[in-house]
Amino acid sequence: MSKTNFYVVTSPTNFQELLSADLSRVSVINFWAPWAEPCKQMNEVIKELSKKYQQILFLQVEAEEQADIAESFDIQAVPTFIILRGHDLLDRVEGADAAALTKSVQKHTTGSPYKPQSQTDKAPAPAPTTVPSSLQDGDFKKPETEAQLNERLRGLMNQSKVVLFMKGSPQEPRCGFSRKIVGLLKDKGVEYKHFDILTDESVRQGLKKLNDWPTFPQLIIKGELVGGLDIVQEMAENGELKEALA
Ligand SMILES: N[C@@H](CCC(=O)N[C@@H](CS)C(=O)NCC(=O)O)C(=O)O
Repeated sequence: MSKTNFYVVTSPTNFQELLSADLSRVSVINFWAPWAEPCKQMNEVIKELSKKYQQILFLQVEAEEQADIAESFDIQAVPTFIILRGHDLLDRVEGADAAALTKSVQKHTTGSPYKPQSQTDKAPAPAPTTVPSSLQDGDFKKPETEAQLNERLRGLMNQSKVVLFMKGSPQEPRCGFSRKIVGLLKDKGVEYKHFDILTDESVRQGLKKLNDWPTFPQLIIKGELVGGLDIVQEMAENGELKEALA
């Protein structure tokens, strides 16, 4: 019988041992969470890939249970896939993108020359120094200024009485903190609009600055930030959430 190439990682030591057993081998690390719907589909994709690509090591890492490992790869949401050769980073696929993951696995299995990509040189190729002619005649979209971004953010924060800036959606949260606040708001019967900050990096970074709050979720009531999960949990317990919503 062939040796297995599919493991559930149980600790950082176990992770290191599995990776170090053969440093020339390509590994696909699946950071997932049991409550995340997209992870369920992607776990099936991973199982299929592991059958097809016996030479690749597939490691299942439950992101919240193995927080140290997740942190070492700067995992911001689930699912996220890290592709390594030994300890060298080859690729990173964010979200339930089966096509991108399959393409990456194919790319790193075929006989292409081994080109390790270190954590520091993973930045995309630099943008061309000249603007392509197709973009020179007025259809070149100028980057948003900070003032324009802040105006857009204020618009988003005021789109409804209650707005939740979160990772993923209420139906498919992609971070445990976002999942918990969605549960809390549901329990309390709070109606709200949401914005998935993983879809817009300018909103993600801009809101941190505008609201002087470094993390998500961010709950906005009547256009003002009230806080993240911890604060909202506290407010729900001491009755302040009900007051703020009145
Ligand atoms: N204790 C925080 C936890 C939130 C948190 O740590 N969020 C992190 C991980 S989801 C975050 O948003 N990091 C910044 C980012 O991903 O841009 C709360 O009460 O909301």
